Amino acid sequence: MADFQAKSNVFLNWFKSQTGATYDSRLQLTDLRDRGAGRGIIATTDIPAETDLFTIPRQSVISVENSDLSKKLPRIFTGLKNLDADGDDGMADGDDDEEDSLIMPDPWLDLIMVMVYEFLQGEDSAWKTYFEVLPDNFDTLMFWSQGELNELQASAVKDKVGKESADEMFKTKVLPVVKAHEDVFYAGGAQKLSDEQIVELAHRMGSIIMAYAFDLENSEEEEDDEQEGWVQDLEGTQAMGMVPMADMLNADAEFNAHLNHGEDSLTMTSLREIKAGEEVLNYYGPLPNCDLLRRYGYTSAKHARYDVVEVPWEIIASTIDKRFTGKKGVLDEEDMEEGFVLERDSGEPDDTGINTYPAKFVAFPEELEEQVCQVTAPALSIDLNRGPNKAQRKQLKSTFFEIMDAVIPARLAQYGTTIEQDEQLLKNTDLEGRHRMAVVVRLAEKKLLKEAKEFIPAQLEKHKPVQEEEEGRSAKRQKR
Ligand SMILES: C[S@@+](CC[C@H](N)C(=O)[O-])C[C@H]1O[C@@H](n2cnc3c(N)ncnc32)[C@H](O)[C@@H]1O
Repeated sequence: MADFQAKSNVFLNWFKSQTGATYDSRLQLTDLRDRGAGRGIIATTDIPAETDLFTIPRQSVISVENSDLSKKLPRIFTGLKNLDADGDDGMADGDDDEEDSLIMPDPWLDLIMVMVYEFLQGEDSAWKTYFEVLPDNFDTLMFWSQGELNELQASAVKDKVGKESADEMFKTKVLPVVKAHEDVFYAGGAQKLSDEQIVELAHRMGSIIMAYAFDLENSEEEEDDEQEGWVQDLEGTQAMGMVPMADMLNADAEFNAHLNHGEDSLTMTSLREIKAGEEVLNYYGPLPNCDLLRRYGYTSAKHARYDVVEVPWEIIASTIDKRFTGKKGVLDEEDMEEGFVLERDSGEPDDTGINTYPAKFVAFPEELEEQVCQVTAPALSIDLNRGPNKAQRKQLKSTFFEIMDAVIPARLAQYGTTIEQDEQLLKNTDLEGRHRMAVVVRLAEKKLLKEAKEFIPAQLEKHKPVQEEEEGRSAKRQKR
């Protein structure tokens, strides 16, 4: 406990000592582990809207541009393939072909390389003190055991952990670079690591980057040109950097601070008044809980509005097969989707970081309906190429909703427990950590499926086939 706060204090002093850094004295970098949130920043007194909370000079950011590694080995970086001032590419003559095979493909790998390098420099790295407050264990899915992953039941996120592909990438892209340049990577006299340790270090740095790094905009104007609204997700195409202090903020779907990218510095600004005792919160984007867990290792009730659930085509196809034994449309393997994502219409947070728009399930994906229609139309003797008439369109629509009405219970049955059982589990305060988060994610998916199912009856009524509509009308006339 004391050690944790001592590390925070040393880091804070280091941060304040950076030339050009500012830090509002009303902020407290504090221990939030009792609420499962590691370090975070709280306001000690009320802070008005549009206050500059802290400023990070661009030269304090860990990036390809700022690290000595890009001067020592410029050719290994995607954006820095041009030679340095004296035409030297940092390689011994004649080994350029070999070096070409070591060029890394994207900004994420570039930053991993820089982080591995800076970490190995130890005391000689300008960011030594910063590394002390970066985590060495994670709750992101990459670090879950198979037993823990099984608690996610039928969630599609289980197949998106990517541990093997990350492992492969580190072995083929990071390890050879470190081994080919031991003189550079261990320049400070660090003890050489085994291959296994290098891959493990790359995993650690990769996980830190996934949860802590920022895309680096060139300036605010450029940022405004390129993106509208609040999307602040790591797209993986832009240069990335580790921004000390900005990454000490936790985040939520409702937030009160935003990082502005200036020419010489980055500034965290309050979006609205932050009351004394309130946490200063950033925004990671409109992420569903499954992705929040996969990338950041936590879940949040406020992100429930962005939850998603995947429905594999397999279940839909077998439901159609049970319903129609005759002729069905055949899908082009190249064009067909293997699965569809259901989500709510959730809007965007307003300029102050608050959600005023109620999140609601309002439609199944159009592509899903199209794919179902392609298969069911021949069975209904409807020729899609000739353009179905109004009655046929209604028939296709009602068939689609009838199919979805049967698909959803089949999808729900793939999870091992019911909504009620999961809700009961969450009431038990002994259910903690990864197990609790897995229940939150699988429950979120089931709730969305339930909401989608409840949406169907009104659609079936709306798209009642013409014949039934007529019968309904004449029954009404007879009553009168
Ligand atoms: C950018 S860091 C924020 C600082 C971090 N708490 C720390 O101690 O270094 C992101 C990580 O913080 C944690 N985090 C962020 N927001 C959170 C929240 N609302 N609740 C719980 N943990 C959160 C997650 O572990 C996430 O991977």
